[in-house]
Amino acid sequence: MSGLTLLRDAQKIVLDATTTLGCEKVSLLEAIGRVLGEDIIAPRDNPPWNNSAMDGFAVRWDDIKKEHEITKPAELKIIEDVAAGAVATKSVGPGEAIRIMTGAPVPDGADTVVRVEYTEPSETSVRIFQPEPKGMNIRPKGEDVKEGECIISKGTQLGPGEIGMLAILAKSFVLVHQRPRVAILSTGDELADLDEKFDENKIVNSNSYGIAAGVQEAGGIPVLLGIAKDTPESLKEKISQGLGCDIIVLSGGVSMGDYDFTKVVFGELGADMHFWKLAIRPGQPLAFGKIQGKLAFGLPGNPVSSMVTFEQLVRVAMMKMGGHRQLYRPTVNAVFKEKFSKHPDRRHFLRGIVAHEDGQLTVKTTGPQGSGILTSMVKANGLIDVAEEIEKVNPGDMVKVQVLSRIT
Ligand SMILES: Nc1nc2c(c(=O)[nH]1)N[C@H]1C(S)=C(S)[C@@H](COP(=O)(O)OP(=O)(O)OC[C@H]3O[C@@H](n4cnc5c(N)ncnc54)[C@H](O)[C@@H]3O)O[C@H]1N2
Ligand code: MOO
Repeated sequence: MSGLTLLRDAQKIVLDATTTLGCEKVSLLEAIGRVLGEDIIAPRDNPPWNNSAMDGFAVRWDDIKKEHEITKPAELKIIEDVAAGAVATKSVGPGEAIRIMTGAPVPDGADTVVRVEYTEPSETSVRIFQPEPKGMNIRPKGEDVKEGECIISKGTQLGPGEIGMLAILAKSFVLVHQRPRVAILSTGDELADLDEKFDENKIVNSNSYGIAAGVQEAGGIPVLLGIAKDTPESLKEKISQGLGCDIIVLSGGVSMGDYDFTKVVFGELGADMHFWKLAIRPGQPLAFGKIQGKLAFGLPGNPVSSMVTFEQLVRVAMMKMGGHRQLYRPTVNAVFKEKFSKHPDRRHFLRGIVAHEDGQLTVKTTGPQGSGILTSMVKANGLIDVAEEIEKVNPGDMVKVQVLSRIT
């Protein structure tokens, strides 16, 4: 495998060079999708007191435990009404009941709540037709959250469940990691941007938009720098504009062409650069290094190659910067439905369609896998990860798939 760098070695170098960003406070309504920068320790129990799970009557179980018949209901005296939000002023004594609403604190003396459907109440007393087990319909103090427990740990990406819990814990502001700002630059005289007059001799700059979407999906903030001309001067000027960001991502100009200046310019701007021929397909040529402390990636220009290398390297660095615990995409094992062969040298990322079929996960490719065939990324919900040493995959073999989006 001479001259080829393994992806996992490249990932290690990238991750070693990446530091996690600091934190900022945001209000709860802005916190969805953000990554928690602090452990959340419960300041009190939830629920804060034993409370009723039903609208009904708080009673002493001893009073209702006998066998009930429709003709011989237990009859208890109603001594008070407790609405949700109110607290009983009396305690339930033998032969007594307190009318209670769902969520209200269970009065002293009561150990069971009988739901209203099992009773026949009048103004002053209630007849109970059905016994309930002792303790029924009482939600105990602290059944959800115990004071002092770590309820959500640092590095968790906040979803609706976590946001609701933060509200329960009365956190109106929460510490989250800053979002990585990613400058995106496309290179090449053949490119035209979306706001330019259409020219059929030009290639539309799609990479900047695909990469920007990848940045957003990974929780970052894309900063589009436009298109650099195929000159070292233009490249240098544009790259300097991106140095205010945390990461600079270029696409194009990293292979062997006469106008491929990315590597030269990266070299002139910074030290400690890596120019890799990665042992992956697609996405072989790649430049990486630090320019003035900022991570800089030169991704290959072919549209699929730029996306696949973004996934494997830039996204992983963004995850670390953003404070995520899980840096890599989730993977599943699925039954391969086709035949595939390759040289046992590079790791291949085939664009795949993962599906549930007869109780198992299956995967097939999206069709032709050329690195300019962007419809493969449109159709794919996963990248089939075929390891370097593998030569053949047959129908029925299990393969590993990086999950990119929903499996139907
Ligand atoms: N002699 C060699 N030629 C090539 C090699 C090699 O090893 N030796 N590697 C090939 C591989 S693999 C790839 S991948 C590409 C990488 O090329 P570059 O990074 O230099 O990219 P370009 O040549 O500038 O462009 C390649 C291709 O992609 C299109 N492109 C570029 N930028 C964009 C953009 N922003 N939006 C849409 N499309 C873009 C461009 O038009 C070309 O078609 O090199 C191979 N060659
Ligand atoms: O690496 Mo290139 O991305 O094989 O087309």
